Amino acid sequence: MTTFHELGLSNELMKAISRMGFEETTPIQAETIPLSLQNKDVIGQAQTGTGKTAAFGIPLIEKVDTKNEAIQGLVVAPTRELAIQVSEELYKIGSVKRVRVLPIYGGQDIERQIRALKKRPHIIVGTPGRIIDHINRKTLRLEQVHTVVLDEADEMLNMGFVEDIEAILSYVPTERQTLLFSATMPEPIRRIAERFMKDPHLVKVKAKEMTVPNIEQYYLEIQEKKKFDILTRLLDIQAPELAIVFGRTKRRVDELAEALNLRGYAAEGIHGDLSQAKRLSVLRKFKEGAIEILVATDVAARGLDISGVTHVYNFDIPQDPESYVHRIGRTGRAGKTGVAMTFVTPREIGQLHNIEKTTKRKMERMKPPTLDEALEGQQRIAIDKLLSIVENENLSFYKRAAEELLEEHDSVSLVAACIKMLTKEPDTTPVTLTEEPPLPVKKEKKRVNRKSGQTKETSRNRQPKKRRVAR
Ligand SMILES: Nc1ncnc2c1ncn2[C@@H]1O[C@H](COP(=O)(O)OP(=O)(O)OP(=O)(O)O)[C@@H](O)[C@H]1O
Ligand SMILES: [Mg+2]
Repeated sequence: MTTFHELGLSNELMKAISRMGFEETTPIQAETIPLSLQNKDVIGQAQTGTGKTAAFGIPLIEKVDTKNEAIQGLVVAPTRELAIQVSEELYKIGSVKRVRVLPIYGGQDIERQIRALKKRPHIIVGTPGRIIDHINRKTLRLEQVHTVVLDEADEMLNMGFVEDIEAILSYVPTERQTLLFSATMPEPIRRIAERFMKDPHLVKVKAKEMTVPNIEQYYLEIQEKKKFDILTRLLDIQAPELAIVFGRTKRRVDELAEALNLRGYAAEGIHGDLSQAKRLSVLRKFKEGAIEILVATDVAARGLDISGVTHVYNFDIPQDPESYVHRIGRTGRAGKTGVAMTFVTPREIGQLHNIEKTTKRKMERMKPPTLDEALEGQQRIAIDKLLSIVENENLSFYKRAAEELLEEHDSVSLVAACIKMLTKEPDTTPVTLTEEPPLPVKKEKKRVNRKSGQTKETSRNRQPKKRRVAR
């Protein structure tokens, strides 16, 4: 194990890192931070939730010269939520050194961003479209950028951002350092690396499996029509603290969220068609625990770091192995444990094997729980609640009433009534879900060049593409 101290970081960085509660480096940090500090180009691949953000963030912040008021670091991320999250982590790392970090992303008032850009940030974290908009408006000057990070580089490639990234990089000095990070690095990424990087060091954290070992992985073979009832039974039995349910399309996400609410679960959906304000508010409510189930398209699969996500349910099997890795990686982060359940219809079994082949990890088969098992699960939760009240709360006010009740009724009936009251009996309110045919397996996509001067980054004014439209 390496300590941060051994990396020879400045006191300001050491202080910030210790405030963040980090004691030892994670393996990807131990390997890539020294290389980055020597200005080497790095391709970093390590499992989900293993600290890749700080792996590029620490050297990036270390290399910022706060006396220079120009933008020195540029981080590009595929989604708005991720841009915000990464900028928050960089802000923390740079808090003692007083490094100014600014997120810029589509869906936020551009005038406000322009005003913020005038306050001389040292580091910009943005989504490709919005970065280009600002370059075109001449509100973003990148001539002094010495470090560019492409977080989730392979996803940006899938989303067809290659040309955008190429355009952005053409505004950054060529003698820059380029860092590329993701949990998955499919083959085409090498072509990008050749195009954009100088002798990159490939750092792959040695791991037998592509997924972290602390996520228990199960699959359930079920027919499409039965999926929803099985999902609610699993929720009743497993009682996740926070859960993410991934669906195939936006419509599916909307319908699932509504159906879960009908059955009494606190769920909300998130996908690319919602306004930016709505997306952020749903995510905030989820982080605060005001909603316990986030229903999402793959837009929430990458990079999001929400502590307390104990379960991930793939209501629809992911389109490809990479998506599986990222989706289930929303749990089991920073050494915590997690559970991932994947629903597979009989004709999708081949896809399941394909995922297992890529991740080099077998999922355990689980039998769909019965209604009785769901009821037992709910009962167990009720009993746990009851016992926790018995053990932890002051009941003196209620004891008198209890004694009086016991004079007239037998104790078993009384306790049974309490358990019944606390048990959320399985709800079979009918719900309707539209069948969603599987999406085609994704391939690298070429984007048509963005016309200069285009101002909005939304899926609507991009080239229509099946996968983008579906998210
Ligand atoms: N050295 C460390 N010690 C303890 N916690 C850490 C350390 N480094 C990072 N973390 C925490 O681990 C969590 C996961 O980190 P991060 O989001 O960077 O993972 P990631 O590797 O980028 O995952 P993904 O592939 O899903 O994007 C974060 O909450 C982060 O603050
Ligand atoms: Mg990440």
